[in-house]
Amino acid sequence: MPAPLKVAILGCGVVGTQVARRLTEHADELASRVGTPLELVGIAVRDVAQPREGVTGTPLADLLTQDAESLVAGADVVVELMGGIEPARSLILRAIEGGASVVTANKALLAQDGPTLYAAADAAGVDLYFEAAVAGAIPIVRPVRESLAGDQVQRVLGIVNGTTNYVLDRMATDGLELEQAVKEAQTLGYAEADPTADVEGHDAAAKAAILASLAFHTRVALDDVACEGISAVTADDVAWAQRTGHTIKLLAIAERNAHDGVTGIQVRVHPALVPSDHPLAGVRGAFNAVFVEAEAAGELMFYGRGAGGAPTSSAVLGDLVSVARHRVLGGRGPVESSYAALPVLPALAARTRFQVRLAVEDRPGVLAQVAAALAEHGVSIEAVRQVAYPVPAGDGDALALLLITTHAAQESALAATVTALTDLDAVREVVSVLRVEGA
Ligand SMILES: NC(=O)C1=CN([C@@H]2O[C@H](COP(=O)(O)OP(=O)(O)OC[C@H]3O[C@@H](n4cnc5c(N)ncnc54)[C@H](OP(=O)(O)O)[C@@H]3O)[C@@H](O)[C@H]2O)C=CC1
Ligand SMILES: N[C@@H](CC=O)C(=O)O
Repeated sequence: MPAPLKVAILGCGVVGTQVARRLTEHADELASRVGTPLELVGIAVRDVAQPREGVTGTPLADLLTQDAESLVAGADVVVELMGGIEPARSLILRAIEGGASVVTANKALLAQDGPTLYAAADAAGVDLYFEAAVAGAIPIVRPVRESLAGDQVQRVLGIVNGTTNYVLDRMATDGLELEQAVKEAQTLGYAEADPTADVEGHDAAAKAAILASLAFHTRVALDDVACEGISAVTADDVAWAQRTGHTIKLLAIAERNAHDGVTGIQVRVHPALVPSDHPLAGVRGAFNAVFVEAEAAGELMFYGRGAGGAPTSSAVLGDLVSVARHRVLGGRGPVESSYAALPVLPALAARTRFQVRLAVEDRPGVLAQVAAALAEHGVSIEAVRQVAYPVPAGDGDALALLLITTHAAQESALAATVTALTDLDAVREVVSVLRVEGA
């Protein structure tokens, strides 16, 4: 049997603890799958004295170190689970330059500086695996990166952030306020170190950039992703979604499109109304689901736990076994060294259906004015519903709520329409504008 492989883990938080625990508990099985033992040589943390559930008082505590650099220097495989950009980036590069294979769950780093890391791994002839960086336990990176490498992906659409899905679900089913639901998600280990990354859509945008780069063989950076989180989603929006047969979900969408005669890709993250009978509406709690549409394969759906220490450790350990096998048997995983030159199209060119809620004066002619404002910008109405609206105190005018669903319209046209509607005297308030997907 070949010599044991020295494994260094950087980070002993929600995910790192689970990986370290499973690596030691299942050492014999993993050794037989790899063809040699995986020897955990150290776990880097900021503070070795901090009490850690599942670590303190166990043999794992003896492996904790604050000297990440020395740990990386002696390792065959480095598993980066500290998160953030630095020192994760420098430590990964040092590991690669020293000939170690790397497994990481760090989507923020990959979305910001993936090509530098891919190029370094390619030059050093080592593996860089990152299944856990997108959608937790769900195998999605490998299918897109390898299984679909011979197909033409047209669209990737899904829920890729467990925290926001948990929060929206708790708001819809239990009437929780956003802040309270975010706190629960933090306690459950779903949220990022700074949960703003989840709530504002940045975590989903990073995952969308990674998936789009792999699916379309095109360099998509974080800044290429049009991103809107859920911080503006109100309890009222959630209740109205339910009344109209929808569920609000934070979606990540990457699609091949044509705009002004140019074929390229569009990548966006935003909350959207999904019909309640659509499979995505049934994705509850911190679960994720991703649909991939490819020319030959047709529609594929991937579903599972998208966040949390144990589910994520499954993806990390799967990668660890793969890169370890390569070190034992020879060979390497896929490299991301060459990209097609598909342009990333402007987000404002994307076409979506919208649901607009307007508080308007309840008198003849108002609907015609509203319809004219939409028509002026080329936005066509699919359906309108009018319901009574509570009259604000001290205001004698009767108000109505117009619920307008549009046919697919360009984002830029809708933005111009909203400005025009705001300027109409009869419109008291544009209460909300939400995209509609999956109908
Ligand atoms: N939580 C989840 O559900 C998922 C997380 N991920 C990703 O996995 C990674 C880890 O996430 P998670 O486990 O939740 O994060 P945590 O915040 O729970 O843990 C981070 C760990 O990294 C250590 N660390 C941070 N900075 C340093 C540093 N400069 N030097 C040494 N150690 C450091 C921390 O040390 P100390 O304990 O001493 O503070 C801590 O042990 C992130 O990239 C995250 O995006 C991916 C999928 C799901
Ligand atoms: N914070 C992330 C963790 C997994 O990637 C999420 O909630 O999805």
